[in-house]
Amino acid sequence: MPFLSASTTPHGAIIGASAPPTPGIVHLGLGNFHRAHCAVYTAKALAIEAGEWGIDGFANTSQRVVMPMRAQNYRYSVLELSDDATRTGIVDVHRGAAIVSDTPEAFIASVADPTRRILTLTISELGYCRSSRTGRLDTDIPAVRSDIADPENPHSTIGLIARALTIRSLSGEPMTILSCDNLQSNGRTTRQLILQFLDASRADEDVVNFVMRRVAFPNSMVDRITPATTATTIAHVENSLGVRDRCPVPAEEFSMWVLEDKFAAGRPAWHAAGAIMSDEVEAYELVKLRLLNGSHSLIAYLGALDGRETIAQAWAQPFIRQAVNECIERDYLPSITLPRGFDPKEYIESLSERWANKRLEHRTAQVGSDGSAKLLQRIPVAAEHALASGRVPHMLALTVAAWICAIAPQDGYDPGPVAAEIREPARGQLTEATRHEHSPRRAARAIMRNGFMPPELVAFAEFTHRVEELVETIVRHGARAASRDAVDAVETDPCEEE
Ligand SMILES: NC(=O)c1ccc[n+]([C@@H]2O[C@H](COP(=O)([O-])OP(=O)(O)OC[C@H]3O[C@@H](n4cnc5c(N)ncnc54)[C@H](O)[C@@H]3O)[C@@H](O)[C@H]2O)c1
Ligand SMILES: O=P(O)(O)OC[C@@H](O)[C@@H](O)[C@H](O)[C@H](O)CO
Repeated sequence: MPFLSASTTPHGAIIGASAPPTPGIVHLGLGNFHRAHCAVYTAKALAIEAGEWGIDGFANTSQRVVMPMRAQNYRYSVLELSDDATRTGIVDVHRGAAIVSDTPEAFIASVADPTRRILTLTISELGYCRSSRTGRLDTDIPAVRSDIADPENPHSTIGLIARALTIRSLSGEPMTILSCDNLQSNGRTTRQLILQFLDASRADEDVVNFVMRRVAFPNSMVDRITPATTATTIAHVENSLGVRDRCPVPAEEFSMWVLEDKFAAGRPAWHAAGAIMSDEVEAYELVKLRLLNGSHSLIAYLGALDGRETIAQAWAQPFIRQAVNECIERDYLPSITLPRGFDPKEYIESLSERWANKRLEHRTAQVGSDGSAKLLQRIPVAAEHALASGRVPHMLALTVAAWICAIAPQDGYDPGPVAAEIREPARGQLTEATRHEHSPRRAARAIMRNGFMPPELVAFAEFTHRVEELVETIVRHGARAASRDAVDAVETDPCEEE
């Protein structure tokens, strides 16, 4: 079987159009999501309107995608998996692939190059170096601290971008930084973090003015379930295209992108490729971050504690469906102002179908990873909204309790092999915070009070108390019992009966 390359690409398999040699876009975070989402929209846009919109791709530290992409002239396939069909197409829009930790100067030079006009980011919630306590740049992170002291030799993502913008400010060429991560107000947040870094590192006033006036940070809501690549993905591509792709991407059929049309130096015709340009992006973000991502976390942690390896297997459990439906109905929906003309019923029905997609094999351990950073985007504001109106958000408390039990189990409780697979950089800190606590309740309280949740939420004692109770129920009687307890409490909530 030949490997995928420029000469072995099967006829007619390219999605949209191939990009020209000049990359007008730099991308940081060359993982699966970018390759199934922004890159596909770019390829389709280029087929409708030509432009200098190739992508110069950078991974943070890993060779996993960079090396195979180089070997394949930056081509790769996207395998679209729905319950009744499989479609495979090849994306050919990247014009470079490198690893930032190997050559930070190449990333800095690329962003500073005046011919680059957009920097797109999929660096995960952790990449933004944002404190869960303050919501500001986290100066306790060693890389951030050392970058502030020595901004010319950066290592953190924000430090690297700030350095590149400092050099770019000499030419004064405008550019757009477009966050495509699951972060509330992702554009505005990125701008604030970069400005906070420039302030902390005593950057020149000209640089600050350049970033404030000539760099645009549109918000964007991104949506396409894109799991990790497996041996099955590679085998599917071989069967359908007759070539061996070293780095294919599996994804669902559904894809959505809502952006603010505030670009400082042009953009590809993404609107013609299906992206929605809107002045209500933050409302779309809220819908997506809470109804989809917040529920996804609940499915992942309950599923993992129940021994379910994939989201589809977890979603097949009636107790999980019931918990998630209550969570959406009682805790998330009341906290959201919906975009104009948005039909929540239709959206919720489509979520159910998407989570039921067995062929995606989206792992609960993947969705549950980095919960210490992700839950902050999904839980506190919605929970505070309920608490401020006198109601305990039982299902949000259940989400936090299930996360605690999966990541920092107490009192001899074994959360099982699926939970053990969940990657959580704060695992050590969580365990340390609970080391001297000898009951599940006290351990849960220690976690709530040790900076893992914002102080505004912890100030609501009834929320912490509810998390403690549900942690104890999980430890003593299991995730199903805790879920039943939370659902029963919602159903007998006096506020709900008024
Ligand atoms: N996978 C999805 O279904 C999906 C959907 C919507 C949005 N997203 C967003 O995309 C992000 C990446 O998802 P993925 O599926 O591509 O994951 P992935 O594991 O395939 O890739 C993660 C990427 O993040 C980068 N990264 C991680 N930590 C970083 C850091 N500290 N600094 C800079 N870069 C860093 C890595 O280089 C890698 O390219 C998610 O965290 C989320 O915000 C993903
Ligand atoms: O990508 P994360 O890590 O922020 O969250 C995990 C999933 O909820 C997420 O990837 C969804 O699949 C995605 O956001 C759907 O668009």
